[in-house]
Amino acid sequence: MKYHDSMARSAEHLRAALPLMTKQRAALHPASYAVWYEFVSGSNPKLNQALQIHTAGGNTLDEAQTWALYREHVCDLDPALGGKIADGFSQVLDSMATSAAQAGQESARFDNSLSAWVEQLLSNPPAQTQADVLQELLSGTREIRGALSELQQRLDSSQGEIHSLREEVQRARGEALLDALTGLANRRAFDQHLQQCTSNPPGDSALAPCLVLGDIDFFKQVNDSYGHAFGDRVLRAVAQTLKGVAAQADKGQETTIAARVGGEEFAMLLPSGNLQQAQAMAETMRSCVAASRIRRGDTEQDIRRVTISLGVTQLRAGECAETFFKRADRALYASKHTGRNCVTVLAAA
Ligand SMILES: Nc1nc2c(ncn2[C@@H]2O[C@H](COP(=O)(O)OP(=O)(O)OP(=O)(O)O)[C@@H](O)[C@H]2O)c(=O)[nH]1
Repeated sequence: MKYHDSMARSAEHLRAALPLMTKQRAALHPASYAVWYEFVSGSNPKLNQALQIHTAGGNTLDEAQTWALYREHVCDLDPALGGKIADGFSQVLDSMATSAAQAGQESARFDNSLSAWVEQLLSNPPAQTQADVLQELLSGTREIRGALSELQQRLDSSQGEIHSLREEVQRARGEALLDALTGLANRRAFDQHLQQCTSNPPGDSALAPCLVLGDIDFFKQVNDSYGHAFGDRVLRAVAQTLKGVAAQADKGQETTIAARVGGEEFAMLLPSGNLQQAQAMAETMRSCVAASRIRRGDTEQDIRRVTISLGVTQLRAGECAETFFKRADRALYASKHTGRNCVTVLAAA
């Protein structure tokens, strides 16, 4: 996110953000400031929507949620660029370390030559003065050698640091594409996969990508009746079911992308499948969710049932990601209108 606000406007946003942060008992660190600054500035509608959901009913935003919002909606870390920078650093250090090692070898060679030279001169007394000078040169060279070996050690430890930095960037790259609540791919990751598979579909249109969209039925009632925290538990349970169904259909190949694409909306993207297979997955998903029982407390009476409506479609030849997604959404809403807890298929042709 780039900030183009004037000083006066930024100060105004900050004045508006601070009382909210205090009320929320928000941690005082730059990521937290950025989240709340963008919230009050109204410049990031997706962030505002997500933040309002998290804080609905007087809930406060915890540290993990703040970081998740920051990563998903504020931070502009381009994962490819982050990786490139880390790799670049590492290459530079590798080459510097090699150069330093070479310089160390050179200096050792030079040191050896000088030693031999001094020995020769010392065996010849009239050359005593020259030998003194050479002795000095020798000790100077040894100092250089010491300094170089220190440099080498420092470079070695920097290489270790760069290595952990690279791992950190890789971890951040992974997290930036995950939904913090459910651990599924998030909307950003899903959009990337959708773009990828629609821009490069297989030649055989019968094997074109298929999309299943699902939306939990009457989820607002779940939140309203049992609270947001229980709603979150339901979302996690549905996500687990989705993961299981995708893994089973894939036979462990992990080709199906299971994602949370909105508040209570989920997706399964089959990069290359067929419509019958996608429909069967949607049906399994529907029946597994309907059969599941989510406990509110420790007792058997405290159980809540949820259902999910689903829409399925397949990519048409030459179609863009947006139109493909919209058709799956239409199929999903057809399921909502026909009574929910069902699957609607909108074929490509
Ligand atoms: N607990 C929780 N609730 C969320 C989250 N994201 C969105 N919601 C809630 O999901 C609910 C969605 O409600 P609606 O869009 O009205 O849909 P619905 O009640 O499921 O009704 P239908 O979709 O028509 O069956 C809203 O109450 C949101 O606050 C979240 O991360 N956690």
